[in-house]
Amino acid sequence: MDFFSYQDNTLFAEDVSLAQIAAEHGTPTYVYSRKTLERHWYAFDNALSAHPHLICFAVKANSNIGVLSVLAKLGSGFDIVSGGELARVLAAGGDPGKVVFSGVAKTEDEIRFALEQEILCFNVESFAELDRIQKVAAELNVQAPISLRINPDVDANTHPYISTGLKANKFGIEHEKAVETYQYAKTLPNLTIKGMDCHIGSQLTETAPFVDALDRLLSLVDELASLDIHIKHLDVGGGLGVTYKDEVAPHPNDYASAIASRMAQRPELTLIMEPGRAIAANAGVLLTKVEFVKQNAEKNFAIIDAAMNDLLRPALYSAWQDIVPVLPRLNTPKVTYDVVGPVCETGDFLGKDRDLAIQSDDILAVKSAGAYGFVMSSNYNTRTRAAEILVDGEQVHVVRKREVLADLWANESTV
Ligand SMILES: Cc1ncc(COP(=O)(O)O)c(C=O)c1O
Ligand SMILES: N[C@@H](CCCC[NH3+])C(=O)O
Repeated sequence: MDFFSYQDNTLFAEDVSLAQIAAEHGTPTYVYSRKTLERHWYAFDNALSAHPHLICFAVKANSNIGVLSVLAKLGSGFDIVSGGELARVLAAGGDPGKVVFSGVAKTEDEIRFALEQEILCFNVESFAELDRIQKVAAELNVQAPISLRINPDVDANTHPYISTGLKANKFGIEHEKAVETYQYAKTLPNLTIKGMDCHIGSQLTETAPFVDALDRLLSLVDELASLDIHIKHLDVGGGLGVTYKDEVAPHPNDYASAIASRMAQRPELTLIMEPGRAIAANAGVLLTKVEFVKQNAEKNFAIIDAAMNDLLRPALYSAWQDIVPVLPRLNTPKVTYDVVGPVCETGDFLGKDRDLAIQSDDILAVKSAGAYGFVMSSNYNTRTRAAEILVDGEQVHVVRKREVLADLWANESTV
């Protein structure tokens, strides 16, 4: 069941009309569905129920505290990449004991903060980072739980900007250097080796690359065991793709089952997953108003009040996201539009060549915007960032107010 669906020719989020949300709260506004977030999280959790596991939502995909609090209440863990994300998880009521900390360059301050909060594990990406964590842990006189992020060198077949598991990418520790890095970690007195992890890329639409990466990791786990280094959890990262247009991504059930079946003979190895997009993308839309329609000799433009600063994915990756009217005009002929924002860049489009029956003041919904949407927004062109709303049945929660213009320069000064 889709919780964003038309009822009486009006697009709804759960039991609330998006036309009503636009009228009461203005645009541009992100709208999330609590039921969708929960259903997607449970799809992963249920599929792994036969195996010890932890689902760590990738906070980078959507770090709104309201969204994180929904997942925290389900018992979710979290994958973070900064001290800021850890602070958000704590503010949302998340359990730091279920937090894994990824990222290629954690600062000393971030490591200290995470150690003080007693997070589950640091996913370490280099020799130098092992030394840095050792130094901070020694200063605090604690043991730091660590896992090494192994770069398995598998091709994830995704957009080159979001492929992370190849030798050419900056991420992780080379597969060939994994054993010596673990041996080195074992010599550091304030580190406790807990796990092994990988993350091979994002928006993957096949299961095979995940399984290939897992197989490479499992053979490493066995090799390490023979050297008396015992891995307690295996973290396969995130990356499961979603349907934006016509991609056919595996259902989380099928994907998680494929991974879990490889682990069936290893009940001692806890499985961790870090899905972001698969949980959040189709749990959100971006509501926007048509300001003007404009025509030149070559094109029709629908100029909307959302722009690349609100949703960067089309400009950055040429990503395609569906754009639909909230109140479809049934008797108006469709025209082919480029759907563009008010920002002064030719790359400022949210959709190209879209067939729409629209007029000024109509409200549109850009779909699949719950992941890598608001989190990648900016104040470019001194635009205030969108409001964020979470719908829960008939309830509407404003989980982030629209920014106030004067706040944008509150920390600046004249000279
Ligand atoms: C280390 C790590 N874990 C998890 C994720 C989440 O990925 P996705 O949103 O594709 O599931 C990412 C982003 O690609 C990541 O870099
Ligand atoms: N921001 C990207 C995904 C990057 C994933 C983070 N490692 C997107 O919108 O698709």
